[in-house]
Amino acid sequence: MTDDRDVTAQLNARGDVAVVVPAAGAGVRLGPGAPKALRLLEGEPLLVHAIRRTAAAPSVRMIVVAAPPAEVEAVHDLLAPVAPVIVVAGGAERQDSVAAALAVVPDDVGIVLVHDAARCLAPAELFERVAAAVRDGADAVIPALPVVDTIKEVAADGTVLGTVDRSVLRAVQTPQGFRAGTLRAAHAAAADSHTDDAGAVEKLGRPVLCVPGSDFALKITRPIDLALATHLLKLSEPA
Ligand SMILES: Nc1ccn([C@@H]2O[C@H](COP(=O)(O)OP(=O)(O)OP(=O)(O)O)[C@@H](O)[C@H]2O)c(=O)n1
Ligand SMILES: C[C@](O)(CO)[C@H](O)COP(=O)(O)O
Repeated sequence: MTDDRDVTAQLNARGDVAVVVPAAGAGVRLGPGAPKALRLLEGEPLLVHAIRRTAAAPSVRMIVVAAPPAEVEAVHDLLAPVAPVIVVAGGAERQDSVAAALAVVPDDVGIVLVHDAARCLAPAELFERVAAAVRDGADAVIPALPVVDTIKEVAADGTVLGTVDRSVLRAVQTPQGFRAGTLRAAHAAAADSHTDDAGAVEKLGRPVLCVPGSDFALKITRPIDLALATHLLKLSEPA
């Protein structure tokens, strides 16, 4: 296996960004099969699509993937022809996987992006937009889209309690970008589970900034998302 220190030097020495890619999830909502990041979209694993786009972002100096523990070697071999990456074993929860990958990011990398393998069609330009906002001074940056449906608050028995003002709501994506020290502090302080890394930063009381998200950054969660992604892939720029 290649020495990881050589691998980090190969991607883009001028880049100032490390991207941490949690890819260790089972994909329970997708139904029975391989771990989600290894399932195929038009003949290639989701993780390959994701890493190809991540590596195409000029700011990215290094990529760390958190793989299912049993698949670390296989993921390393799978990604070797795509881009130089470090592969670590992920954990039981998404935040454990992010923490494991963050632990190997060197201290001299100032900006860290966290990107779900499941958002495998997020374009390189989205990485650049998020990284630029961190470079411009934000501590934490998230790509987000307006909510398009009417949103109701509903009781456990199905009774509608009210209609929420959707103009103040956003659907949040990845890659999410952080000053490296902010992300490390948020993870160190996180006592409860959080579904996204910005949530941990919010709990520190630090501001989080939204930038426009991308329809291509949809998260593959259910089988219908794979069908949607198959069509989006045909519309997306080759990475
Ligand atoms: N223990 C975990 C759980 C999730 N993830 C990653 O976090 C991202 C977002 O998670 P999600 O889409 O919810 O994936 P799963 O947890 O695999 O989905 P499910 O809840 O349906 O099992 C995915 O790239 C997934 O691989 C991870 O690295 N480690
Ligand atoms: C990080 C995330 O993709 C932002 O939308 C999302 O929170 C992951 O949540 P999930 O419940 O693990 O799918």
